[in-house]
Amino acid sequence: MQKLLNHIHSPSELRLLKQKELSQLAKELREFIINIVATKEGHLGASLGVVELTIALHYVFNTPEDQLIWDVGHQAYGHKILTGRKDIFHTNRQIGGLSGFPKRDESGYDAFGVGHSSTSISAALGMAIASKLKGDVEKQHIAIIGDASIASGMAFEGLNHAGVTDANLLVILNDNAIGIDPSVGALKQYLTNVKKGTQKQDNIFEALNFDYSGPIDGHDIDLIISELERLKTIKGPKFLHVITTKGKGLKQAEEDQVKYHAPGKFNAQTGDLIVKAEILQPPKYQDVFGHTIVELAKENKNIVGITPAMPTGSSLKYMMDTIPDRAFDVGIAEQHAVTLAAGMATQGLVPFCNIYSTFLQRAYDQVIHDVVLQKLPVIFCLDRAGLVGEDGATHHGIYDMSYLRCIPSLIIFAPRNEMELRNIMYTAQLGLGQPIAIRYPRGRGVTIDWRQSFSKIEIGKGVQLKKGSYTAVLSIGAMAKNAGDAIQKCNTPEDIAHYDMRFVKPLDEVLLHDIFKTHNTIITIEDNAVKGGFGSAILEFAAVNNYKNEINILGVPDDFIEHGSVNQLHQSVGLDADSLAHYIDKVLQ
Ligand SMILES: Cc1ncc(C[n+]2csc(CCOP(=O)(O)OP(=O)(O)O)c2C)c(N)n1
Ligand SMILES: CC(=O)[C@@H](O)[C@H](O)COP(=O)(O)O
Ligand SMILES: [Mg+2]
Repeated sequence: MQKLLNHIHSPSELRLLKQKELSQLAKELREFIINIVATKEGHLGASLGVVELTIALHYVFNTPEDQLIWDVGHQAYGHKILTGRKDIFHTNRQIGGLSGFPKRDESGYDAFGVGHSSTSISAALGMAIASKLKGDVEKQHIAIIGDASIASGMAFEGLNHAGVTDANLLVILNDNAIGIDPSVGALKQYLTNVKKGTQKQDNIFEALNFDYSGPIDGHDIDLIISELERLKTIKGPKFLHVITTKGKGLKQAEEDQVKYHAPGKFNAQTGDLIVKAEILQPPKYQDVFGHTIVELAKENKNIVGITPAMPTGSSLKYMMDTIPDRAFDVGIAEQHAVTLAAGMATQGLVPFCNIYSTFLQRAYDQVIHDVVLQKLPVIFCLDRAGLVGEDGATHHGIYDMSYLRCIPSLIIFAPRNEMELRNIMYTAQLGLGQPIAIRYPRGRGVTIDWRQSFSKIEIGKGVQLKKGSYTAVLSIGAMAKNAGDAIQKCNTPEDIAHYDMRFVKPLDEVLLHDIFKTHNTIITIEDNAVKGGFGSAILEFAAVNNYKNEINILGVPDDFIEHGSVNQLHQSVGLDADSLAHYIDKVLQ
């Protein structure tokens, strides 16, 4: 029974509780999170780990006037539940429901929109400086950041600036010694030494002019409250180091923190994962990448693999397990990952730099300045391209074709299936003399028997998948499946040709001339933003070559797309097979 939680609809109601009741509230809040995430899915371990911290923060500070900025925001479920969203929390990450991350237009308690990591210190500092300029001396500004996120360059930039201000800023480091995968790097070692009491050098945060306290037990609610009360009275930049256990309160989540970061469905009573019946399915693109790089790296000793903090998600973990000296998890450091790859390429190594499409946005300048401008043959593998589903607007990989296409001499390829991914990886490591970006989606491909022998792909060559006389459908990447299914559903499939253009850059101009000369209408299909992507490339080709064919561009509309399952989102933007068939039929009328 949720006897306390049931009566809390806002932090002001929470503040009416006696302090001795808060441990009971923590127990209820944990149960509530577990019960909902067990069936609705989402991020689990991080929120379970900060239950006491969340309650203490809202108990001590005057939220929403005082501003809490949760870094990444995947740990903010307790915050959402305590700030008026308990009754709709079951809609978390579902289409039309709550976002999985704090969002300014969802609640006044969400001081800053998040999703990508390491922004909290800069945002909180910005707010603190603004308060000072406005003469608001009472307002508190609190960034809560994890041990993996604070190791990112952007967090250091924020600390570096904050340390020379007198801004009223509190940075709380929630140190659970893990990100999604185990935290890495020298800072992690430093934090471990601080915890063990074996740290010999100066305190890094004190050296940066922060008033440092801790480490304290982040599950001791009374201790956190008394420390926050004390810090509230101190002006200037402060740093509180809190030690927590990711997954706290659910045995399996504490024991297998990687799996229970976002475990999918599980039994809320036992904590056991709900394992789906084994059926033969096509593999995930991620696993095709992970197994293929191992296969190639065994033959080609120059191959190295790089991931910024996503070894499990990207499946680079397979290479880290089998060839550890050539596979690098560099932490949440996308900019570093790209320039590290560039440096390795100057020395003749063959770097596969695997970054989620959405997170490569962080390293745009490094792609241009450090890699492409110098023609360094880095092989970018852009995972999670397209609409990713329940993570929503912050995580969709729908801009890469637009933001990469304008960079001179960068090859851009999108595989339509597993073999195409394998073959382009094989082709790239043979040596292209220039960089390439390979973009593929989250989740399963289309081919069960995918481990076929390698063959070389000719750069800049598209393929015809189906003949047709009137309309040519040009798809790119995994959208070939939706496009092909759509054509089969159309009233007159025989009128429709289907081409997989494969390369967004360089375009197969020979094939395009043929297509434009032999078809009246052209329809392009992509799971990138409709502005500036593959379809735009085709429009440019037509304009430059003075073709007057009717051209219809289908892609993700010029709007931010929220969360939902990938299928639901494809339906909502007209990229599922039924909507595409309906569209093509109308064009053919
Ligand atoms: C720029 C960026 N890169 C990668 C990610 C993916 N990501 C989300 S949470 C996370 C780990 C965060 O670890 P930590 O900060 O320690 O928080 P914890 O999950 O342990 O609470 C990562 C790598 C991201 N959200 N943003
Ligand atoms: C919060 C965050 O950024 C990650 O946990 C992200 O949700 C991972 O996405 P995948 O599940 O696609 O690996
Ligand atoms: Mg952590």
